Amino acid sequence: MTTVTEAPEDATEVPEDELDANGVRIESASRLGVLATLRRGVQLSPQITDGLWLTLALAVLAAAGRVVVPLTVQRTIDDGLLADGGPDAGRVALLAGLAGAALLLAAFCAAMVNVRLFRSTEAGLATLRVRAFRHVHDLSTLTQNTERRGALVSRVTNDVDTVSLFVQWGGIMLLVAVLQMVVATVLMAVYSPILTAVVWACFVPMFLLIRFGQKHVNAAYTSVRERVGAMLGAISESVVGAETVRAYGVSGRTGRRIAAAVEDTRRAQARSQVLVSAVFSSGVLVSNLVLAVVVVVGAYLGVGGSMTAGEVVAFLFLVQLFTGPVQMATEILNELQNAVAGWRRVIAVVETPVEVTDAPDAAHLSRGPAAVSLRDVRFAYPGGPEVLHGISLDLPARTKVAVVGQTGSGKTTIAKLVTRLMDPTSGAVLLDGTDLRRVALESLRERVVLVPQEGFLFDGTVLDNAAYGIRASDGEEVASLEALRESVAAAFDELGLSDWVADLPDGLDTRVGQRGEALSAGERQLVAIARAYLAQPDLLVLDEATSAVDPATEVRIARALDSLTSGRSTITIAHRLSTAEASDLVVVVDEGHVVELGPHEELAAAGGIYARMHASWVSQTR
Ligand SMILES: Nc1ncnc2c1ncn2[C@@H]1O[C@H](COP(=O)(O)OP(=O)(O)OP(=O)(O)O)[C@@H](O)[C@H]1O
Repeated sequence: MTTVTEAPEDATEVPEDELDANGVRIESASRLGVLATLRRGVQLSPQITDGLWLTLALAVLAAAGRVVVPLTVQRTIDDGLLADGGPDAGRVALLAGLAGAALLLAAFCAAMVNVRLFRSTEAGLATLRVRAFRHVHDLSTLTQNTERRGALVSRVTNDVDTVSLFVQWGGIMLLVAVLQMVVATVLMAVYSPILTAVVWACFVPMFLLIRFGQKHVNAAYTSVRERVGAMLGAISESVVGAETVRAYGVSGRTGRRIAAAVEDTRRAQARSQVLVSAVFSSGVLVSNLVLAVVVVVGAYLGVGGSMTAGEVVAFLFLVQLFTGPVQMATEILNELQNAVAGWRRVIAVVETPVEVTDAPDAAHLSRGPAAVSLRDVRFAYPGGPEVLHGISLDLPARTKVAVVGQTGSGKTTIAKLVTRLMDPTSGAVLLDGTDLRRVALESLRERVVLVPQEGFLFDGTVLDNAAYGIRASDGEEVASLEALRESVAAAFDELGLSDWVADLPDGLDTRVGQRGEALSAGERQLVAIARAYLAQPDLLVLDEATSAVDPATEVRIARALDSLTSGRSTITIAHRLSTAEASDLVVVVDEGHVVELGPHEELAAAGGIYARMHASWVSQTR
């Protein structure tokens, strides 16, 4: 039996800095300030600012168009209807035409602003979504399962949506609203400083009232979002687990749980709508009160001779132009808060450093037999204890290696390190003598392929799924559909699976359903094996499937695996000792240590852990 070089006794607690170096988690939100968040947000979605100046100019024109109306109304009344020599019909018609044209122009500009904002925002946010998803794919946290995948998906979809609401109209409207209020105030002051002071005196409490109400509305909306999340969670869980629900006859209980979640959501929605109506109505009430006060004070001033009739009417229009944006601005401020929160969550994803990256001097390794070595490899999952305690191994090229050990001993972790889905906390994994961290990822993925226990199948055909294994190498055009079909058919043939394919309802074009659910577990493995075969790797890392399959499929899988592994370096995480028996070298892992290493016969005769495992397996199965 070969003696295993063991690193010094393990330290179960991993130093903090090492953990940081290896186990970066995605923060729940970035800690940037509001302005920095907006700046970074625009940087990540540069299209948002495309043609912004023109959009802004159009928005200003739209606001100006609205301001023209009160001015023309005042002139119409004072110089047209109440003209010294009696009503001047020509002048009234001219001014009315002018007001109409201004309104049309304003409407056109407002529509253009909407279209332009919609286009640039959608383009910008699409860039952000794509970027965030790409980034998520590169994060080894996915491999380490430290982040809930559903939550990540929500960050790149829902959170981006909260941003889009604000960016689409909020930002510019806020500016236009403020502008409209300033211009309205100036014009009102020109007509009557006293009335303007009255309006402002009423406006300040109105603003405070709306702001106060909106805070409650916000809290109500947050609670609605939480309830909706809980409701969707309960529903999707019961749909995914429908079989278990039926099998255990708990559909009544599950139904009651969902009904309660739905009722909770309904109540929260109703509560928020009551609040929204109250805030909205009080806003309308206060602005009507302001109008009434203006009418009374205006009439008094008019009688006193300090304001003309036209000025009083124009003033009333201006008050509406003034109070409208107050309500809008408070709403937009809320959306700004939501958008910043959404942006922070997306930025946190995008800024999570990718740990497994190409080194600047990364090398392309030449193809050929692949030898693997582990040098004092230690590993801890983020925030967890060390699970591999200084493993050193030399696995010669073209050897079939079986890694065996109790559940939780660290076998899969070794497989993830050898395929560089993650990097060791300390120590090194070498491929043909080169540290994996110095190997270009492209070259590594070409040479090393991991076949997980449950090969993931995408919704598509058997052909599509197997063809995932085919890569277009540098400069080479992606193979034509016909060539692709031929290669895939040849692969199934060489793996001895063409009769299986022929028996499928549509042969290679049989649809596998979501996650391959239209196929049996064994059939999914066959497709995964064909996919790995098409990738033609030098080193195969196989996590042996544990699910039981029918004897005919079992034979097919064994035959296909034989063809797949023949002439290749293979590391198999063996859950069946028959695999260990058939391999050249057995590695026994126990609690994160390699405790035995050698050919099956030697270890079986050595009287150690492996011998005991083997004896107990033999007594159960033979
Ligand atoms: N994503 C993870 N986050 C935290 N700890 C993990 C994670 N994955 C595995 N571990 C821990 O690491 C240790 C080794 O796990 P690993 O999956 O490598 O064992 P294994 O030997 O492959 O087990 P099995 O035979 O059941 O697949 C276990 O203690 C496990 O709890």
